[in-house]
Amino acid sequence: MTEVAHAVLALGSNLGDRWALLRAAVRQLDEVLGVTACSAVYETDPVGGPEQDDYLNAVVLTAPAPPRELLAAVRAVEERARRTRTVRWGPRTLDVDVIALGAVRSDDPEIIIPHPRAHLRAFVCVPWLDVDPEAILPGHGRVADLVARMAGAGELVGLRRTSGRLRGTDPAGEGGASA
Ligand SMILES: Nc1ncnc2c1ncn2[C@@H]1O[C@H](COP(=O)(O)OP(=O)(O)OP(=O)(O)O)[C@@H](O)[C@H]1O
Ligand SMILES: Nc1nc2c(c(=O)[nH]1)N=C(CO)CN2
Repeated sequence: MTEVAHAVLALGSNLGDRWALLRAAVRQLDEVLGVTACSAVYETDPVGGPEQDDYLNAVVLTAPAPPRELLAAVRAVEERARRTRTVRWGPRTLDVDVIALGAVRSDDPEIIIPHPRAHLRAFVCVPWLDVDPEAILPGHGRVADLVARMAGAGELVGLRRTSGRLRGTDPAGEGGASA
């Protein structure tokens, strides 16, 4: 794994105390994998699924790890958020997806890397650019180009960048004081 700089994980929450859930997830991911960067937090209109509340979305970079270890880490964090999954693309306390791992590809259905829908999701690509402006999504090219195309297609209107921060050491914004 030495040639891989980092793993890219996308976080989303639209049920319960979204800020607390995301902050707890970042703390836990930091303990297990080591979080090296956190994007801004975006409030986003739900994409797909049933009618549901707006999400908070963010992207973090962690130290690289084998795909199965990344999957175990994200599942453990989701489990601690007592995630319930009843409806596909339906509301959830916490969703953590593995988006990319450098040029590594995994076709294991339990952990597909790169994430097969990442290139379609402004709520993934926009925060990813915050933490890595030069990011490449294998098979789809520069994330900056994907975001430019999304902007041209009017797909960024459902994203609102907040001033809140995910880590305790960062200044608290509209998300309130950090734990
Ligand atoms: N890159 C990946 N990151 C996270 N889970 C993945 C990945 N690839 C495959 N999976 C598998 O997908 C399964 C379903 O994941 P989940 O319920 O989070 O999907 P979803 O969030 O509803 O939809 P989407 O996959 O479109 O984000 C998980 O059990 C997991 O094993
Ligand atoms: N805005 C937004 N919409 C979604 C999200 C999400 O994280 N944010 N996650 C989904 C399933 O992974 C489905 N739809």
